[in-house]
Amino acid sequence: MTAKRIDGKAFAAGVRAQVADHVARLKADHGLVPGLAVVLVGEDPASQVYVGAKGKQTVEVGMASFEHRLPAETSEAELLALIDRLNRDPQVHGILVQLPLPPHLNSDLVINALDPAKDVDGFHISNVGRLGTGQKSMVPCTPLGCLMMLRDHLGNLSGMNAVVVGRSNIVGKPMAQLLLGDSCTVTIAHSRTKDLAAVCRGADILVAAVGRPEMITGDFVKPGATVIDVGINRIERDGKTKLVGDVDHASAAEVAGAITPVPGGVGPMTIACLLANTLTACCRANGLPEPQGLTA
Ligand SMILES: Nc1nc(=O)c2c([nH]1)NC[C@@H]1CN(c3ccc(C(=O)N[C@@H](CCC(=O)O)C(=O)O)cc3)C=[N+]21
Repeated sequence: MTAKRIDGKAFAAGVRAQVADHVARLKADHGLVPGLAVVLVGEDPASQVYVGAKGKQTVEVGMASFEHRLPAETSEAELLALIDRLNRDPQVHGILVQLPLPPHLNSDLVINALDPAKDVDGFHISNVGRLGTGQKSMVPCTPLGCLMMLRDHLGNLSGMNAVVVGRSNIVGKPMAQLLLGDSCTVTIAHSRTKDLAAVCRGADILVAAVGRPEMITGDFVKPGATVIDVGINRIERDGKTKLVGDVDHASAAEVAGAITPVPGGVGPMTIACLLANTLTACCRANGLPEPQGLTA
């Protein structure tokens, strides 16, 4: 059996088209332009690429993009002062502080300084608590993108066994909350889990977010399962740099029913959901109905 490929790149283009549609209507009917501010501290090359892609796609869907690139030695006080300005700026509906921050900056403190209503990453403790208690929140982009693809492929997720490998605050934990919200039976596994392969083989839905290149091989996969590969790892192979996921795609695709590729899977959906969250934040800030199908 060869798994169906879940095309995140095409799915993301569809989400962006829906966002663009809503943005055009906000402009025409209310004179509103959703605005996203992205803050990058330091010169990490990978982060610069992502921030560039975010700015470009923000403009493409008709929203306003505000980029703040700060030197690596920016102090905590300077960064907090910028966040305070963005929190107060009525043209800014969403704020993303690119992570990781340089080590002298306390990222918990910085993230919790955001206005939760503008926290389009969904990382503020208030949004984390709201998601965990089923209250309206901003939902982290990567897990939201995974959920959209799962619902599209499987329909109703109720009663399915879901295993999330990885317990990070940005992917593993919120992913588990979203799957629980859709009535899955959820297991969060990680590097210390005993007999990880056997635990994974119980999964109808397997989400790999461990950050270890190609660790999840075909023998971790239940026949017919849906596999979502969140990993983005740059590795050297045959003298070339290559992007691979946390899933060994070749062996897993022989067993799975459906699988996301890397690149072209979860990554593009993450940025599409960032735009969707910015639109949602703009609608909420202005007391307008939220876009359907673009939130959890
Ligand atoms: N506050 C914050 N929010 C984030 O959402 C955030 C962050 N910090 N820091 C860095 C990570 C990484 N990230 C990616 C987004 C898109 C792709 C993506 O589109 N990847 C393409 C390939 C890109 C390539 O070729 O390098 C793909 O998978 O097809 C990847 C990674 C968001 N992040």
